[in-house]
Amino acid sequence: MSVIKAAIVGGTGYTGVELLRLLAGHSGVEVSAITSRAEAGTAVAELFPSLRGHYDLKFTAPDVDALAACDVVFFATPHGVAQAQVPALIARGVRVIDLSADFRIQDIATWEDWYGQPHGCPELVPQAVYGLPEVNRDQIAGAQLIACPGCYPTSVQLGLLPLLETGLVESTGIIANAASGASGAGRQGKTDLLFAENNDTFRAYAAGGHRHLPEIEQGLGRAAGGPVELTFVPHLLPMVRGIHATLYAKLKDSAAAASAQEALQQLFEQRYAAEPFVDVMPAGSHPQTRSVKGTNMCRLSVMRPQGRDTVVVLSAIDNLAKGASAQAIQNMNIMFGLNENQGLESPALLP
Ligand SMILES: NC(=O)C1=CN([C@@H]2O[C@H](COP(=O)(O)OP(=O)(O)OC[C@H]3O[C@@H](n4cnc5c(N)ncnc54)[C@H](OP(=O)(O)O)[C@@H]3O)[C@@H](O)[C@H]2O)C=CC1
Ligand SMILES: CC(=O)N[C@@H](CCC(=O)OP(=O)(O)O)C(=O)O
Repeated sequence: MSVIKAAIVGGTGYTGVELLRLLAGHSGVEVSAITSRAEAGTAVAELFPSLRGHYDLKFTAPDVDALAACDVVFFATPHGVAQAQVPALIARGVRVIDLSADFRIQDIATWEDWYGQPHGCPELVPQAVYGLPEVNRDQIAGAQLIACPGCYPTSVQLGLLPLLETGLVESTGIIANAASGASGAGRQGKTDLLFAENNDTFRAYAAGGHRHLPEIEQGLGRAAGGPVELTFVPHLLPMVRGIHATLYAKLKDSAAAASAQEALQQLFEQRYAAEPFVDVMPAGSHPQTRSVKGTNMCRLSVMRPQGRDTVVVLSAIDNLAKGASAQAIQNMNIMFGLNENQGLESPALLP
């Protein structure tokens, strides 16, 4: 296939610059338009010296004709933006990969409730495919509009899918404690993300309700074949990248005898045996965020402490990579019939 022409709307944010970094190493794609209203006219390499020598592009204001000249448009914008701009692109046959939450939740009233605004484009929601390749690979291949999963939802769903798909655990009382680096909040100036506010401290936030809850429950409910009830508490870590989720689910009485540690390990290994970007680590492992930094990998570990009836799953991803931009590229590779791993094979940055 000839080189894919890609555009990025929202190129000055963290997921936008992560798309640029990863696509610089992808021989099948040429980024031909990158937008920013605030930085229109500025060279990409001037704003991001890390990209000097890789891009000879300037930021431009979003323009539907320029975007429609591309094969695929990534939206790396706050929620509400893609809803307004995607319909014109879909009508012109362009493929769209939205990293925001605009098309993730199928129930419009639920979306409006959690996002606190009317949905700008409910008519396209039914055709949007939720871009979690480990669940929806076949639908992604034929999709015109991809709703990339959120960062926390990626880490939580990948950790719990094997347990819910097989009906081993109760579908209520599941707990997800997850902690994210500050890049998860984007590149906008916010007081609580100042170095002096966020360094050398640790705290939960949105414990009373975070907008990723309905997205996670939607995905887990599909896996379980019925409603799933989860308690989700996010935390903010004084680091830049990475999400670590600790997940707790209670074995059903009927499943407890058949779910020894070895059987759980085998279940996870079999579920993800063919998945290039999910690594089930050896029993007893404790995955670290640094082992996935900059990569599309999710590393998982499953255990049954003291042989009791609570299964604990540990899940580590990079919020900007498997949690956003690298997963978006994985989706693009699938949509365009490329090798799914293309541009995503570098190991993590360490230390
Ligand atoms: N950060 C993360 O770890 C993750 C983020 N996401 C989601 O990805 C999206 C982008 O996140 P992130 O990169 O962190 O965000 P940032 O806040 O860092 O960047 C937002 C980008 O969008 C552009 N933008 C803002 N408003 C508009 C608008 N009305 N029209 C066009 N462009 C606009 C901004 O440029 P300008 O204003 O100059 O046009 C900027 O380039 C969000 O929806 C976020 O929730 C998903 C998973 C993980
Ligand atoms: C640390 C931090 O603030 N994280 C963000 C993650 C949100 C995100 O990026 O996800 P969406 O794409 O669903 O908006 C938050 O909790 O709001």
